[in-house]
Amino acid sequence: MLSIKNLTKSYNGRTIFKDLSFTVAPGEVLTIVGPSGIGKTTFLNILAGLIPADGGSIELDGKELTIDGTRQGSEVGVIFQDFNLFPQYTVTENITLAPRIVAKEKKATYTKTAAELLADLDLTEHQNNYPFELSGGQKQRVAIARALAMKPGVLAYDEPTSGLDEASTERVTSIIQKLQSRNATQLVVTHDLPFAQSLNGKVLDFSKDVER
Ligand SMILES: Nc1ncnc2c1ncn2[C@@H]1O[C@H](COP(=O)(O)OP(=O)(O)OP(=O)(O)O)[C@@H](O)[C@H]1O
Repeated sequence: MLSIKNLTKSYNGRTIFKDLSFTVAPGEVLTIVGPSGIGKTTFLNILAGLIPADGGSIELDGKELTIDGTRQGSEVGVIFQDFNLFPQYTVTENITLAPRIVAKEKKATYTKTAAELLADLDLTEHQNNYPFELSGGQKQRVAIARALAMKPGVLAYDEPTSGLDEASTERVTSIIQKLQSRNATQLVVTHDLPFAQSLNGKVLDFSKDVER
């Protein structure tokens, strides 16, 4: 269970959100919507541990995660809009880098996990390709596989359908639904209302449900 309590953030004295509180249970997908500039990415960056919040707390499965913007752990897996893949590494290397270097897994372990993720996300035939050789939808799936390789407690997607065609969007929807059926805890930030509706989960509208 992800539990956000009274999270507050301002930039230069301007409050972006105040007392933001909600929970996301395993197997649940929370969709976060709202117009550009409302604070969705700011929230994701705080959740990812990349920037500090001013107050409040983030708890995952009863464990408090730091909100000072210096978190090193792999509790939260974020799939960024531009994917942030390492251009100099192949698909397999992108997926195995953090398990190898950060989690210090044994070769047999990370190799097996990567093979399973590649098969699961239909990427096996691209395992030796570099990011520049992939389509947007394929890069998106590599970013999801790379996040999943660290076995995060929460997966958060920033605008996962931006730049994707209809078929790739449907594919992202079915991946999110597959992970949902395996009890993942997922958050999806999106502008894409038909996509948000297709996810069929709770919706948090930053323009209505959030104090500032
Ligand atoms: N580092 C920063 N310093 C000052 N203001 C910032 C900073 N980062 C973001 N902002 C402001 O905070 C507000 C929220 O930005 P944020 O990027 O979180 O919005 P968003 O809802 O994700 O928008 P979009 O959908 O366009 O990505 C915006 O007004 C933005 O200009």
